[in-house]
Amino acid sequence: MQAFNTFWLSCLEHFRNELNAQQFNTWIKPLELEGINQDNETEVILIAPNRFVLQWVQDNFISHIKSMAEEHFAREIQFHLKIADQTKIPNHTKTVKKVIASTPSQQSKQNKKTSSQLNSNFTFDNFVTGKANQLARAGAIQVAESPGTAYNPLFIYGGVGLGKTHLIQAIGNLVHDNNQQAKIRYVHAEKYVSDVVNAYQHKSFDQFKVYYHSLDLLLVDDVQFFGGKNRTQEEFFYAFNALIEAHKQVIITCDSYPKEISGLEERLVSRFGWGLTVAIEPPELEMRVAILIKKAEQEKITLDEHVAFFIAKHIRSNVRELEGALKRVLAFSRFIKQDITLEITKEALKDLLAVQNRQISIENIQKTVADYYKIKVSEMYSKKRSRVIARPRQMAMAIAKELTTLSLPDIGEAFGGRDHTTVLHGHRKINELRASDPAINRDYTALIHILRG
Ligand SMILES: Nc1ncnc2c1ncn2[C@@H]1O[C@H](COP(=O)(O)OP(=O)(O)OP(=O)(O)O)[C@@H](O)[C@H]1O
Repeated sequence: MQAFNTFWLSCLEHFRNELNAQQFNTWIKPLELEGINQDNETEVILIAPNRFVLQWVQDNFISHIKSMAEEHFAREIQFHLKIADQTKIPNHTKTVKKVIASTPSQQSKQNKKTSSQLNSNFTFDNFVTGKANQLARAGAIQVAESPGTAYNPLFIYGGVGLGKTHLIQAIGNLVHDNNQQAKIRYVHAEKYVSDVVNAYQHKSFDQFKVYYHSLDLLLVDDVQFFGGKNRTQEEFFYAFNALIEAHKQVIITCDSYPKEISGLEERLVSRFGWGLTVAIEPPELEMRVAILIKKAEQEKITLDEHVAFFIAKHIRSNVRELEGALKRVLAFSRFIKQDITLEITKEALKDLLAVQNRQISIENIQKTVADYYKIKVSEMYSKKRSRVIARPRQMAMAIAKELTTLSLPDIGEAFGGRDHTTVLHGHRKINELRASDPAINRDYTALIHILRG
C-alpha cells in the first residue's frame, strides 16, 4: 500500500501542475485512495465524494491515471471508482427521495415567487455557457433537478459580474417551475445581515429562525459579506445545519474560495466545502461575443458579428460591463433611428472607450496580467504566496498604482483585502526588478502597452 500511497501523491502533484486550481480542487483533490486488492495488487479503489465527481473523473481522468500507474508500476492496473461510504460522511450527502415538501399553501403561485425574491429573467436558457462556466452550470442544473440530494451545499465562486447571481437565480426558477409549492428564498448576504440586525433590535430571533429554518431552498448571494459579522455567522450556522440536516438545499455564492473568505469562522468554512465547490472564470473572447449576441437577441436585435467582436475585444473585465456597453449601443441606435453598424457602435462607445483608456479598471488590469502570465484571475485575490502567483500579483498592483487613480487601500481591497503597505511593497519591488531584470521590464512595458490599447 505504501508504494501506492507514494504513487498517488505523485499523481496528485502531476494533476496539480497540469490542471488549473479550480479543476484540481473540484475533481482530483477530493479523491481518496481507499485500497488495493492485496491478492494481486492490480486493482485499486478510488473514492469520490459524490456521483458527480465520480462520473466526471471516470469520463475525463481515469484513463490518464491508469496509464500513469501502469508506467509507474510497469504492470497493468485497474482502477475502480466508488462513492464515499454514506455512513462515514455527514447526513447531508445521503440520498433522499423526496426533498421538497409539497405542503398545501394558501399563497398564489405568483405570491410565492415574489416572496422568494426570484427574478424570472434569470434562467438556464439565457445563460450562455463556455469553458469559463461550464462546470458551474453543470453542477447548478444537477442541483436544480434534484435539490437536496445532489450536492449540498453548492458553492459557486468567482469575480464580480460573472454570472453567479444569474446562475443561482436560474436554479431557484427551475426548482420553482418543477414544484410551485417549494419554499424558496433568494437573499443577498447584506440583506441577511440586516435581517439579523432587525431580529436583534426587535428581539424576534424566534420568528427569524422559524422562517429561515423552514425553507426548502435557500440561495445566499455574495456570502463574503458575512466576514467579521459574528452574530450573522452564528445565525447562519444554525440555519445551515437545520436545512442540511433536513435535506433542504443550500446554495451559496462568493467572490472567493471558502478558505479565502476573510473573517469567516472555521466551522462555516469547512461546511461550505461539504458539497460541491465550483468556480466561474471571466469569459474568453468568443464567449463574450456569444453573450452579446444572445443579449441582443433578447432585445429582438440581430447583432452583426463584427460589431459583437468589436465590443467584446474592448470590454474584457466582466459580463456586467459587457451588457452595459451593449445597452449603450442599442440605445444610441434607437435614438438616431439607424441600424447598428460598426461605425455607430464606435460612436456610441466613444466616451466609454476614452474613459476606459484614461481610467483602466482594476478588473481589466487583473485579467490582463493574469492572462499574460497564464494564471487564474482568482489568484490575484488569493492568499497564495508562491513566486509564480505572487510576482504577477505584484505586477498587477504596480500597474494599478500607475494606471488608475485609486488609493493604495482601494487597490489593496481589490486584491483580496490586502493592506496598503502590501501594495506599496509590490510597487517598489517591481520598480527595483525593472531596473535589474530586463525580462521584468519587458513584461511591464508590454502590459502597459496592452492595457492602454
Ligand atoms: N454566461 C452568461 N450568460 C448570459 N448572461 C450572463 C452570463 N454571465 C453573466 N451574465 C449577465 O451579466 C450580468 C451580471 O451577472 P451577475 O449579476 O449574475 O454577476 P455576479 O457574478 O453575481 O456579480 P456580483 O459578484 O457583482 O454579484 C447579469 O445581467 C447576467 O445576466
